[in-house]
Amino acid sequence: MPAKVNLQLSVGPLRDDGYHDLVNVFHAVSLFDEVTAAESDRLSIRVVGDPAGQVPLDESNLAIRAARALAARAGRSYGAELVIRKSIPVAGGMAGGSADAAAALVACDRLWGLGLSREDLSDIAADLGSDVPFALLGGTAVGTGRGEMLTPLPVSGTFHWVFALADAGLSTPAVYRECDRLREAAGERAGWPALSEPLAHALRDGDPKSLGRALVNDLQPASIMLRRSLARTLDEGREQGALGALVSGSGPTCAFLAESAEHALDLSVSLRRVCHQVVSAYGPVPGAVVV
Ligand SMILES: C[C@@](CO)(OP(=O)(O)O)[C@H](O)COP(=O)(O)OP(=O)(O)OC[C@H]1O[C@@H](n2ccc(N)nc2=O)[C@H](O)[C@@H]1O
Ligand SMILES: Nc1ncnc2c1ncn2[C@@H]1O[C@H](COP(=O)(O)OP(=O)(O)O)[C@@H](O)[C@H]1O
Repeated sequence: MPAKVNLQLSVGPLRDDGYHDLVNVFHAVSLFDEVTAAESDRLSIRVVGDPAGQVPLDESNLAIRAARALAARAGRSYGAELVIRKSIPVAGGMAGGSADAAAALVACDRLWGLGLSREDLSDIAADLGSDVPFALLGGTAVGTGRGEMLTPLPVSGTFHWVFALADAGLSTPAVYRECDRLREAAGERAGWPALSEPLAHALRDGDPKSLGRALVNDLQPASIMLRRSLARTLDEGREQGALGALVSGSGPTCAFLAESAEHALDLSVSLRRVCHQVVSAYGPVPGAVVV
C-alpha cells in the first residue's frame, strides 16, 4: 500500500474536537508497505523490515485496530495472522501506519469473505485516522474536514519525487500543537483554507514546474522548529535545482519534486550528503489493492 506526500496542506482553525479543518491535497507515491492476512483462530501481528522496532506490536498497531474494527462491523470475532513488510518510514509524515490500516481492511475483507463496499470500508477507515480513507483511495485527492472527506483530482502524467528521510520520527499531534503555538505567538488567526487553483491547474496539466511553485505546507514552520536540521535539507534540494521542496505532512521526511527520473537520480546523490537516507518514487499510484 502506498505512502503519501501532501502537495497542499492548509491548516484552518482548531476545532472543539481537537482536530483542525484542512484542505489536504494527498498524492500517493510508489513507496509501498505490504500486508498479508492468513487464516488463523486469533488476531496476531508481525512486522518485517523495521530494524529499530519503532512499529508497535500491541493493540495500538493500526493494522490490528483496522482488523478489529472490520470484525466489529461484521459482528463477529474473526482471526487473522497479519504480517507487515515495512518500507514506508515510521512517523515520517508519509502515512505508513494509515497505509497498513487500509491494507489490513482490504486484506481481511477478502480473507473473511465480507465483500464490504469501498464506501463502508472508507467509513471504518475514517474512524481509524484522518489519513486512512485516502490510503484506501490512492491517486491524488483533496481531503477536507479533518482530511477524511475526499474528492479525487484530475492529474495528467507522472511526477518524479525524491524523499529525504530522517533517522527519527516526529509526532503528528506535537507538530499540530507547535503550529498553533507559533500562530498564537505571531498573533495570527487561521483563516478558512481553500484549494489552491494554481496547484489544481498544474496537476491537471501535468506541469511539474508550476506544481513545484504551488506546493505548500502550513505545518512546515512547526516541523522545522521541532527539527532544525530540516531547513538545511530543504536548502540543499533547492540548491540542486529541485522544482519544489517541502516537508511531507507533519514531517520529518522532506519531499523534492524533480523534472524527470534522471533529475531525481541526480538530486538523490546530492541529498545523500545531508540526510540519513534517500529514496525516489513517482506518483500518482493507486491506493490499497489485494494482489
Ligand atoms: C499531518 C497529516 C497530513 O496528512 O498526516 P502525517 O503527515 O502525520 O502523516 C494528517 O493531517 C494527520 O493524519 P493522521 O496521522 O491520520 O492523524 P489522526 O490519527 O487522525 O490524528 C492525530 C492527531 O493529529 C492532530 N490532527 C490530525 C488531523 C487534523 N485534521 N487535525 C489535527 O489536529 C490531532 O491532534 C490528532 O489527535
Ligand atoms: N502499522 C504501523 N506502522 C507504523 N506506525 C504505526 C503503525 N501502527 C501504529 N503506529 C504508530 O503510529 C505513529 C505514526 O506512524 P506513521 O503512520 O508511520 O507516521 P505519520 O503519521 O507521521 O505518517 C508511529 O509512531 C507508531 O507509534
